[in-house]
Amino acid sequence: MASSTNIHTLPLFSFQKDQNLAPAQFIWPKEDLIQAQEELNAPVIDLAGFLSDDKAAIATAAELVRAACMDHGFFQVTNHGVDEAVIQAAEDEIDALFDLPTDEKLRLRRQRGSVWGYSGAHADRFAKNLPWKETYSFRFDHATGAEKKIVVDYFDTVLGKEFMKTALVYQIYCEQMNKLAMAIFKLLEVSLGVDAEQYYTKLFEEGTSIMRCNYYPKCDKPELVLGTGPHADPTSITLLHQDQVGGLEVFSENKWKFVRPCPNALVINIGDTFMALTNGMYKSCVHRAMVNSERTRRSMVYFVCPKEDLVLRAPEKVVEADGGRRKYADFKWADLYEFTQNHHRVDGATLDNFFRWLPSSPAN
Ligand SMILES: C=C1C[C@]23C[C@H]1CC[C@H]2[C@]1(C)CCC[C@@](C)(C(=O)O)[C@H]1[C@@H]3C(=O)O
Ligand SMILES: O=C(O)CCC(=O)C(=O)O
Ligand SMILES: [Fe+2]
Repeated sequence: MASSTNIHTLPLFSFQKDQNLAPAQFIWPKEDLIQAQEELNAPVIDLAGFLSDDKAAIATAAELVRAACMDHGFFQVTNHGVDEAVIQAAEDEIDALFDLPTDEKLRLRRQRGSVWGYSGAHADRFAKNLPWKETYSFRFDHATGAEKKIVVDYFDTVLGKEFMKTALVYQIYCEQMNKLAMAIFKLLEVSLGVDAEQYYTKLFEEGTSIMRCNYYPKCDKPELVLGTGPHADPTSITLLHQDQVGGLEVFSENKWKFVRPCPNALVINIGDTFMALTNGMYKSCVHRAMVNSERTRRSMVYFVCPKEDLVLRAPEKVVEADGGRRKYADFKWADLYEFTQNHHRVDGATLDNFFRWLPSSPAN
């Protein structure tokens, strides 16, 4: 029990004092704190051949992706086309956001019902099992984000001109993430045999992605807290850059397994929306982020979302290949997003709960 632990050694977050958060709110149940003992087999796929349209390389990459997605939904990519200098510059800019004074962070905090802006441990949303992290999220519209310089415009409007360098770095980062995301959809289409009709590309080319910077301060009692609790991403695919500290873990084969940081690799994982779009063939796996007592950990997560008002359903060809029984009702991303922000704390059972809630939602 928290009371028996000397939790007052938990260092206070910069904002914690201002929001008089008791450290006990950060203590997670024992069953969520079981340590990982082995590494996840997340294949590292070299995309060079795929991106240069080499037929043999495309087939090899598609096979590796298919096997990983049918198993635990995680794989890593190298030679992915995102400049390493851009990734490093974006990682270096994270602290510009989290070194802001508390009153400025709270001016930028997310509003109820949306992900956009700053959040400190989600202390405004949840009463317990608070994540040991601060986050900052902003949007990137796939079709217009580049020409409209949407990230530069956002930072200029919300944070001010002194953030122009940060804005330019994340504008370029999001543009390159967007390009990679569309390439990943093509690879997924090949792996599922629906590349001719560009089935998935058409759902996402006018979508919006959530760009999120995660800042995980070090913690004196890392064995008691979680940087991000166990969850499956409700979105479609996630493109993650983690720094070299380590902490990402996936629940696979009934145990926690760590994803070793791999320099020059980005981690890609399947989310709930894409799992439903494959009739459950590709897995959206529960994962979490651990913290440590030595170093702050930083990650950048690009959550890809479809055009919010499109009706989402697995392609007939995939349902047939999966035995012919359609396992998910049709839905729209707008409704699943609304569910995660106003009706359900994202965890390992979001999608099941969503389909139980959907018929009652005013949208239906
Ligand atoms: C639609 C979303 C909800 C979350 C942000 C995006 C995609 C990932 C989700 C999240 C990060 C999963 C872990 C729990 C969560 C509450 C968080 O730690 O931020 C989730 C986000 C959210 O609900 O705001
Ligand atoms: O920071 C990480 O490594 C993972 C974070 C995550 O899973 C998320 O933000 O959805
Ligand atoms: Fe996640």
